[in-house]
Amino acid sequence: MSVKVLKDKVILEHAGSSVESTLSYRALSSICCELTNCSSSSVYFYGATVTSWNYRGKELLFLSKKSFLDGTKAIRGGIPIVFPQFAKASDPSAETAALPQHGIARISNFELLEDLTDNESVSVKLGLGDSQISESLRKDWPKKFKLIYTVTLKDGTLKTDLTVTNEDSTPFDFQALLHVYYSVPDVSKLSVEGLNNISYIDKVNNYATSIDNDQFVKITQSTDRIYLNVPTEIVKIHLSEDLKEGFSLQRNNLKDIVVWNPWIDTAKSLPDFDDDEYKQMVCVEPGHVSDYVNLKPGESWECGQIIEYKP
Ligand SMILES: O=P(O)(O)OC[C@H]1O[C@H](O)[C@H](O)[C@@H](O)[C@@H]1O
Repeated sequence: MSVKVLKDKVILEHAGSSVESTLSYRALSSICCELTNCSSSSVYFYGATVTSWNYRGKELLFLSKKSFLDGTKAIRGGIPIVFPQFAKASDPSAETAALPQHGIARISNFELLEDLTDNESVSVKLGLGDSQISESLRKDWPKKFKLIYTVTLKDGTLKTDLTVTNEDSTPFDFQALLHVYYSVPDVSKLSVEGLNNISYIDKVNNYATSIDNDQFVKITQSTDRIYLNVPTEIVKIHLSEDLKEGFSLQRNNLKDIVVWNPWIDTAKSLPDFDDDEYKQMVCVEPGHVSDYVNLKPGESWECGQIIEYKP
């Protein structure tokens, strides 16, 4: 178990030997994990974005080959953090209305606070406060806040936890979401289980509210849905039609779930996404986005997710 601190990221290693190179980290990590049966994960300081979760040589998170990784644009893939606004605020009078799409966290540099490793897991804690964000973002959302983000890697499990603290003298409103991009061998074989009979806002159908009773959500076209107040304890993402390989998602205090795949036309319009990559990914994003959390001065709010991989 180890935590390696590089210039732009931290690398978590769950058993096995360590990986030194930054440039070809994903390729080297994959070989290394295959040889040693280990898991590894890397977390950029930029956005505290987890960009890789490698399980015994298999990469489980999608990262676009066209993603910017130089801090000039949010990372396209992995797990960007959305805070304090999901998408653009629809209400122009919202406190977060001036912020760019998906807010501040994914485009700000976090700092490493500590690494915590025990016999079973390896973990890092990163922090972001208002004094660390750019002048213009501070102008757009002039609140004093602290985010603490903890990424924990165990064998077959990735856990990410976010704590938001209001360090201001007045209450503020926010939304939060963990924008997970799963790597998928073939999106046409994918299904998401646990979202049937739950109302969703269909962003590709004029934000109409819909409901499906199919046991599995299949991705066959541009998909952008906000499932509201999802009661399901464990949401499953099946990677194959025999339902053997996949992920189980458990949420803490994140009531909504967004399911997104840009499909071909949107993929073509995104400068940091390759035209065909929509076939290799799906986003299943637990969040609190259908309304705002109102946080009083001095108070903290916690949320998180545990993703378990079943080979
Ligand atoms: O392109 P981005 O700003 O990273 O957003 C990517 C996507 O994020 C979420 O899944 C939203 O529901 C989508 O509407 C959005 O297109």
